[in-house]
Amino acid sequence: MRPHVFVNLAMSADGKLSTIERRQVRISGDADFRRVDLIKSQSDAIMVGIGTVLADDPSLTVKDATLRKERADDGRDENPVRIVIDSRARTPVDADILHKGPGRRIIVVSNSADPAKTALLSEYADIQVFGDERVDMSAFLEYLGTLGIRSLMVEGGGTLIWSLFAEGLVDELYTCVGNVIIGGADAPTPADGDGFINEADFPSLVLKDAKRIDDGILLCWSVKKKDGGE
Ligand SMILES: NC(=O)C1=CN([C@@H]2O[C@H](COP(=O)(O)OP(=O)(O)OC[C@H]3O[C@@H](n4cnc5c(N)ncnc54)[C@H](OP(=O)(O)O)[C@@H]3O)[C@@H](O)[C@H]2O)C=CC1
Ligand SMILES: Nc1nc(O)c(N)c(N[C@@H]2O[C@H](COP(=O)(O)O)[C@@H](O)[C@H]2O)n1
Repeated sequence: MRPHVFVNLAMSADGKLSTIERRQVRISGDADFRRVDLIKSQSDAIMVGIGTVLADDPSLTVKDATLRKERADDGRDENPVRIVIDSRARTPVDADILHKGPGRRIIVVSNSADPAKTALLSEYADIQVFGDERVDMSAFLEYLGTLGIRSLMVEGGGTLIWSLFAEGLVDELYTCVGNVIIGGADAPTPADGDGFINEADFPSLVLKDAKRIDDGILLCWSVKKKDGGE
């Protein structure tokens, strides 16, 4: 059984994840960063696409020492399992995610990855192969279930989030709408990729909560199953 999958993102008031240069920018405020750290610390694993690693070089560590200690006291690693979806093994060997903080890392490649690159990365992370060209997300999430991973936080970016929605693999969506305008027709958005064409294919969401956070708003959605359940 695949884990419970929830997406967390911060977007500008005009619906952008970043600038047209795909540069990391601060969209949410301190309270939201604390909330993100808390939900990260409660997750078994956290996942991003290679586009996010190349753009942001995130560490995806739990930042608050008390939260890390709570995990350790529960007999867990200080950080959730950190996962990069990276068909072609493009993760730089000096990426922060491979070096900052203790804990397990998984880089998921496809059969199209250069074996020499995966061999280099295998010094820093478990390498898993799913799919021929792109990573087969459905099969990989089933694999995570076999590892005992029950909750998976997805931190972006828009291409990976799109794929997960397109394959019906998202259970919840947390969107922090920040008080800035970024603009740019080509700037990343929460769900990029090919986009749905037919209304019947649009995933439907149920609004669970909406509350002010910093100078923005946090929207908590669950995703309706195609059979009508949540
Ligand atoms: N504001 C926020 O909350 C956040 C903002 N961001 C921003 O988002 C941007 C990065 O997003 P984006 O460029 O879309 O990159 P993503 O992080 O979504 O990574 C996408 C890449 O993952 C690889 N991939 C492999 N298999 C799959 C699959 N099955 N489905 C989808 N992708 C797959 C592909 O590259 P390949 O084929 O080479 O493997 C693809 O191009 C940056 O600007 C970053 O700053 C990111 C996270 C959060
Ligand atoms: N919640 C949130 N608010 C913003 O304003 C953001 N720009 C992001 N970006 C995400 O945070 C990641 C940074 O991770 P580390 O601090 O390096 O662990 C970054 O990659 C985006 O995923 N998030």
